[in-house]
Amino acid sequence: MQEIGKTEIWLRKHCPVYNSATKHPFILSIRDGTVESHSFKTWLAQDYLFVREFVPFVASVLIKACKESDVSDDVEVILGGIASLNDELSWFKKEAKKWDIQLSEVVPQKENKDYCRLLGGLMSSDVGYTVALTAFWAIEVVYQESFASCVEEGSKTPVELKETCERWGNEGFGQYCQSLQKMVDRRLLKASDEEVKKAEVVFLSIVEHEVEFWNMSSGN
Ligand SMILES: Cc1ncc(CN)c(N)n1
Repeated sequence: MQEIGKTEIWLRKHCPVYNSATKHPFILSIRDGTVESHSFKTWLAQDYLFVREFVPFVASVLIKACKESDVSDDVEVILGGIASLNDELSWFKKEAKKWDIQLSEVVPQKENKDYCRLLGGLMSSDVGYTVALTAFWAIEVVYQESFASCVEEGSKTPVELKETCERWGNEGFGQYCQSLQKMVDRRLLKASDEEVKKAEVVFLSIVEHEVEFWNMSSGN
């Protein structure tokens, strides 16, 4: 029988806070079709700014993988992630036009700035590959699980938001998150107790910042 990984243990242990991110009222309102257009527009505009800051963070994870990982697949998976972020930024610009949002005029809100500050700290060379990779996986998996729930059977997501939800809720993105999770688990198996603890703290912190990000979007 296959042993369960550390990440699965954390997901079970921190289930209440993880669920508060992936089943946040903002996501539930998309899923049941009651989302307010101003909330969606706030999220879209703020997330564009976030993703711009996310790119250098992922690049820093790639550099750490090149230096520290003994598995060449890791580099390929992360590089694939960076390539799709290029497409993602173009998508945000196209979507902003559709919703009449002037991206050049968007100012980051406090929750967004706080989250980006956390990313900035994780880019430091003092932060090891295992911890940075854990953060990367956590950031991606919260979006994957949240948006997947908006495209599953029974959801009443408005048709004009379907494409957004598919972007992170599609099967390919789900497989990509699973690859990241396996990479994290493999690293954690070889990590010191101190490193494992640090990675768990970072995992929790990411999930909490995701909750704040949704709160900001829905105006809570
Ligand atoms: C806040 C946030 N978290 C995660 C993702 C997915 N890359 C995102 N676009 N924005």
